[in-house]
Amino acid sequence: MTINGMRNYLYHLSWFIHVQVLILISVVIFVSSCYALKFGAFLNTNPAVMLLLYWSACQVWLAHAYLIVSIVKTVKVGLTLSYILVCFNVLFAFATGGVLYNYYSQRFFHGILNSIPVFHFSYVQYVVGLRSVSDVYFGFKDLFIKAEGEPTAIYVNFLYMLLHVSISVVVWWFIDNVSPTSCNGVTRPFYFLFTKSYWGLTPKVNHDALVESSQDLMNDDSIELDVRNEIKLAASSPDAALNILQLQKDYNSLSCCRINKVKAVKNVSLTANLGSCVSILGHNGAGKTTTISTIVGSAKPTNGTVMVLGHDVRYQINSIRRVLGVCPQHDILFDQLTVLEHLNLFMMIKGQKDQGEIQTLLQDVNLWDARNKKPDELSGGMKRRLSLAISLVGSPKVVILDEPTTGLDPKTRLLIWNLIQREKMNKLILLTTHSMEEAEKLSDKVAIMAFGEVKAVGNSLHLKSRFGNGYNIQVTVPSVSSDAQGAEKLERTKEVILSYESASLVKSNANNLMFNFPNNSLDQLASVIDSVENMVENGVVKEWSLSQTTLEEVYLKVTSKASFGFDSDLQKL
Ligand SMILES: Nc1ncnc2c1ncn2[C@@H]1O[C@H](COP(=O)(O)OP(=O)(O)OP(=O)(O)O)[C@@H](O)[C@H]1O
Repeated sequence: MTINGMRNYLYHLSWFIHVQVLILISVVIFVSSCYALKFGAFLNTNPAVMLLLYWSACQVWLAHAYLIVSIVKTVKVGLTLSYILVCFNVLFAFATGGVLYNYYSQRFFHGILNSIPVFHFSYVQYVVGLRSVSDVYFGFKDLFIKAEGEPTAIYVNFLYMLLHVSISVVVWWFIDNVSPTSCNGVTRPFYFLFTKSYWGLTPKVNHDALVESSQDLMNDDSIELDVRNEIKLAASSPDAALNILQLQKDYNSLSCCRINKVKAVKNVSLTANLGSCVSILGHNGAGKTTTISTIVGSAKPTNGTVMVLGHDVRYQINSIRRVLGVCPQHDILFDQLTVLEHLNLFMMIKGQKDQGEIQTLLQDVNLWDARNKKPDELSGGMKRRLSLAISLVGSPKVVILDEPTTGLDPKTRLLIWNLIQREKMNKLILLTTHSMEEAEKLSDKVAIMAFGEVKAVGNSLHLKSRFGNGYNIQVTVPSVSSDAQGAEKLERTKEVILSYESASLVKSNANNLMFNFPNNSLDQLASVIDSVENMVENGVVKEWSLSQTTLEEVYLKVTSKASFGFDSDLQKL
């Protein structure tokens, strides 16, 4: 939600209000029922005291529940532990109130009991009940009067409850900042309070200095020419819809009790304009998701700059999120909301209200008929389509799709491809994918990443001509009754085609032969085709086809070249 534009404080505020309303209703119903059922402990006590007591106890339990949810990884485990905690608190209160009451007056135990969050509810409950059953009315002002035999006035216990809530909130806030699953999407070091960046004091990255230092890379012959040109482009167009210049992202990873720094992304430069689609291809762990994480603000760049429509992700992430739509790699949906409610929610987050747009979007992703279904009633493909629709809500200028069609059937994939092709008219669409077909069909620019670096960049035709092996001619000779005749036709075909100097036989399989002609032999192709056609007329060849190198072949070539020296590439700083 944060990366799709939800402000963090609004998220927590909405939850806080929601939970407080639920608590208030539950406490009023519970306390009223106790009065209605004439429970002894309640009858001689001012209702406001009982309401305050149960409301305060709920705040302590709520703060603990928040704390638990921030520590554990899944909502289910968090909820289960929170319920167990509340049950434990209630049982503790009723089981120990009388026992601990006597110890509380003793100096030694007083401090210890004060530090136990669940004690105060149990103590106040017992004191109030004790007075009530002794026919002594407990009014609101009695909260502030220290009774004989009690160490302090009761309001002190309420203050302790407030203190425990505050401590839990501070611990929760700390964990939320340092945890990898933090709500604000950025994991900070445990000493984050002492870092300049936390207080917004990070010195601004000097774009001019970065451009100057890029000169070395631009002149580095070991880097692919197109990649160097891309660096040049990134250095000269900071106002492009997406401008990544010399991005570097290091992660700390713990292994064998020592911290290693892993360079997930190294010197990545990439630019893209509105009205285009850029694909990032790469093997598992190539750095695609990390690159995207820095663009959406869920990972901070270690070095380099990332600008979206002229805004720097380091300092203007909120402005960026207003123009950004994100479809994450894994669907993040709310169990309680229907398809339609999801889109309404994200429409509100984007500050828009156009119901017509929601209907069009749901029709575009073929989910209109399922608009009233909740996520657990949707198939994997339907969830993926819903995530895609969410990323397009509010017509964001820049849309980031992390493997949008993974797990979709061919028909649905085609539907999504058509949608992306329509949407890219006035937007920038950046997608990561493992499907070469997808990249080829949708992209105006393809960046191939390997081991954290961009190894090749350009449109697919350019990449094919630069890295491809040229053209393949596949020839099939007719099936004949005698083996000798078949072998003769195969030999004749080989002889004719291999008479061209640049031709090479790449595959021979039963009646099929495949020959390759490199890019620099394009001028011979017309003559080769004439020769093959002649063989068809003479019955030597049955049929033939011509194909260019595929993007997959280019990808394999670029990434296998990059994997040479694999060990050195998995650098530890
Ligand atoms: N939070 C993290 N802590 C430590 N290392 C990480 C973290 N996230 C990613 N990495 C490492 O950074 C590298 C790049 O990972 P990333 O997820 O960006 O790859 P990817 O190209 O998106 O892979 P995939 O196709 O599998 O999604 C990997 O070596 C990964 O182990």
